[in-house]
Amino acid sequence: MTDTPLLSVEDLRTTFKTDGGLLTAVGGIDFEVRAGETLCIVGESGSGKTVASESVTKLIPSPPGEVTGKVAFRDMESVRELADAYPKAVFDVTQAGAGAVDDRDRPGDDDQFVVVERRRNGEITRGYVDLARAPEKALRRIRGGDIAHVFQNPQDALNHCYTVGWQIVEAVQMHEDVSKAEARKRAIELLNEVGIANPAARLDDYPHEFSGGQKQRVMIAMALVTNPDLLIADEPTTALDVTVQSQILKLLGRLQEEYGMGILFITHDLGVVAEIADHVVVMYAGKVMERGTVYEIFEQPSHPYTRALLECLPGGGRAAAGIRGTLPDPTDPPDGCRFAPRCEYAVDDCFEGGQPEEARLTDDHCVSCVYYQSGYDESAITGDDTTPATSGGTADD
Ligand SMILES: Nc1ncnc2c1ncn2[C@@H]1O[C@H](COP(=O)(O)OP(=O)(O)OP(=O)(O)O)[C@@H](O)[C@H]1O
Ligand code: NI
Repeated sequence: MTDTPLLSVEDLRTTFKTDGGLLTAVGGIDFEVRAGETLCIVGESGSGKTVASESVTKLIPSPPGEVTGKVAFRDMESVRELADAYPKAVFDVTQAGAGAVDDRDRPGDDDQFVVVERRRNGEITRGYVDLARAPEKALRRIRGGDIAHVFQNPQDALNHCYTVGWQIVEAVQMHEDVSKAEARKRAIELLNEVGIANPAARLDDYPHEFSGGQKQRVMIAMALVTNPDLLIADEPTTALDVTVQSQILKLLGRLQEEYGMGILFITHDLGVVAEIADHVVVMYAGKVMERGTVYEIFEQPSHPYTRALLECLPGGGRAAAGIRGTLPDPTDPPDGCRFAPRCEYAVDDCFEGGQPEEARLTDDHCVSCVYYQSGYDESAITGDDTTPATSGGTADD
């Protein structure tokens, strides 16, 4: 099973206790990130993208937040390291005779968050860390190591009182047991790698002496310090002008090729999605509306919400007007499809019975919309008379 994703998230649900009641920011979603590939989560402001991405490593303040579900991170270095550090938290499927490690159900006790398969000699061959169950201390190791985050606003993440060099050197020394001089050398290499000109001289500059794009490059350099397997980037280019944005996206693409990392990329901008995504999850009001490869999402958009988002792109016909209406109140979401109240195709069935089960259009392409279930005709939405191949008829499952 070389095809196992680096990260697979199942039924991720994140709620917040608020004065207005229980707010469901992420309402039970699934997604996967493969090594060396980029998954984009796209959707309007407030749809839960940031909360979803921060729930992966539980960067959610708790209380008032609560994260549930399964977040399987399959980086073997992390699995081995945490199995060593937390022997009591290891669930060994081989010993328990519980079958293969990829079984969907969650074996073990609640506090067993490292699931492994071993050879007879004890060597761990496969496994995962369930980040949703891992204690904060273990999560801190993961966050500072094999999973790195890059945020929208480098101002918030960089300390303006220290030089950029000091901050990178500090990060290097936290991760590796090296001398100051070696850490400085590594900092220069990293700045060079992310395209900062004359890096040796820039090391002694303070963050305010860097432009917005350069600051984001510095943040990416800091994320690379630990040589992460997964990079989580939340709108890292939104604050930048288009040319700089495009340079940063290219940089991420190049670094991904070089380091083979998986990238979880959050954006509200389909233009950005087109530039960097391999796979796309379209999210709305805490639920997944549609998922597919970047080609499928752009060439065969199937959910009315995806189609509306695409029409909002420049030249898409809806650019100025946007999608009518606003997101539902996350403390009191609609009963059926989350998008139904704003959907021009909505029928009675769309307003009851929860978010529709995902119908599978191809191996990768799934859509959560009543029109793709049996008894409905999706050509009302896609405008094609030729019914697209609904392989395996999973809409009826
Ligand atoms: N700490 C918190 N406490 C209460 N509610 C929160 C908290 N953090 C986020 N939310 C709520 O969760 C919902 C999803 O927010 P989130 O920031 O994930 O949206 P988003 O898709 O990232 O939007 P944007 O594109 O504007 O960044 C919103 O209704 C938001 O108000
Ligand atoms: Ni956000």
